[in-house]
Amino acid sequence: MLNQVYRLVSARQFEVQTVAETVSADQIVVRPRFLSVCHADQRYFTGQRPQNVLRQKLPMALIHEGVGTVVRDPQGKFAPGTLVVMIPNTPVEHDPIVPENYLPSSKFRSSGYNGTMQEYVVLNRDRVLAVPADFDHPMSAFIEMVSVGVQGLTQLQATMDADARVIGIWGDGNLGYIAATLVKQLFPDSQLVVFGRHQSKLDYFSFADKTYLVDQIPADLKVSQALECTGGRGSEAAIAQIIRHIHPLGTAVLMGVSEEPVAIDTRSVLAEGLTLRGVSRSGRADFERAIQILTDSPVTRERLQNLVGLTQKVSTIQDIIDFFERDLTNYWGKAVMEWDV
Ligand SMILES: NC(=O)C1=CN([C@@H]2O[C@H](COP(=O)(O)OP(=O)(O)OC[C@H]3O[C@@H](n4cnc5c(N)ncnc54)[C@H](OP(=O)(O)O)[C@@H]3O)[C@@H](O)[C@H]2O)C=CC1
Ligand SMILES: O=C(CO)[C@H](O)[C@H](O)COP(=O)(O)O
Ligand SMILES: [Zn+2]
Repeated sequence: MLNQVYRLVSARQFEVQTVAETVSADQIVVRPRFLSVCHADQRYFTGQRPQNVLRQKLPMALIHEGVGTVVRDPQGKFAPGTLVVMIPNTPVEHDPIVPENYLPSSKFRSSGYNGTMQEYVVLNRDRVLAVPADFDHPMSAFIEMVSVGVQGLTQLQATMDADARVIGIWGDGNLGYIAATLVKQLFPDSQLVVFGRHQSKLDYFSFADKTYLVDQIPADLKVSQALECTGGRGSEAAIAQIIRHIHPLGTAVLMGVSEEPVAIDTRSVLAEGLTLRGVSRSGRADFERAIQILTDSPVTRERLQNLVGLTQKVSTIQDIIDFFERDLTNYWGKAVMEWDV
């Protein structure tokens, strides 16, 4: 089968590569339909990763969040036209202790391995899951990010002590919003408090019990457990505030990606017996749990539909470039491409 792969070759430059693909009985061919942009993709598009990383990873097709329709299943288990979510993490081994998304040997789409900006994506059979018919399609495009939120809260549940009175989220963007919707589902008896830098973004978190601008947090406010969803340069200040406002023995789940190392006040981490838990990416089990949560909770689906910030049909390389540029200036929500190349 001949396939067209849309690869980023250098900052803001894409090329089309025609490749011959073979499809084994254990694989499925998917035509991408709705693709959503992650911060990680923007760091490659704008050339923000270090030069040695760019040299090593490019050229590469971007995008690891998306849904598409099945074109061919050699085993006939998925009917042609079935909408499926594509799981970007592709493990090559099983470990009895380390989950697939923490195995250094795993391949991750749009991070050194071609993402879904292709005419067809050939995936291993266990890397696709059917999307229920009543799910909104642009919202379904970022189920991957929901699965990362699920992974974060699963790790929090596995690590935290018995105190679930107040869950604090630092970050008023996409990941913070997704984590907040999930906290409402998975910790229904907890108070949800969100900390952000923009009142106009915090206004979207109307379902939270309380929101604070980060320069207006009462000195005596305490959270039981915390999730850091900021990333970039904001991580350092967010982690410092978490350490200041979390109860002794609390767990902070760190999810924001920073290009530069950030300083952490380890003296306070030690003194208060805190746990800092890193969380990255997700695996099939997180996708299954995410789809189950969304299936069971129409209100969570509605809240996540409010996170669709920008949608546009793309048909040409110029459309793709324009779309990535629009996303950079988009204030609220996820940017979702209707993939029509
Ligand atoms: N661990 C993982 O697997 C994943 C990690 N990520 C990472 O998560 C991070 C966030 O992504 P996303 O939500 O899409 O990004 P957004 O830019 O949408 O959200 C981040 C928000 O946090 C705000 N912020 C910055 N500093 C602070 C602070 N100290 N306290 C509170 N809020 C702050 C930002 O404001 P401002 O814009 O003014 O700085 C912005 O509104 C990125 O680094 C991304 O790469 C994303 C997906 C998966
Ligand atoms: O977004 C993510 C998962 O959804 C991860 O943060 C992303 O995969 C990190 O990749 P990279 O190391 O290439 O920046
Ligand atoms: Zn991502």
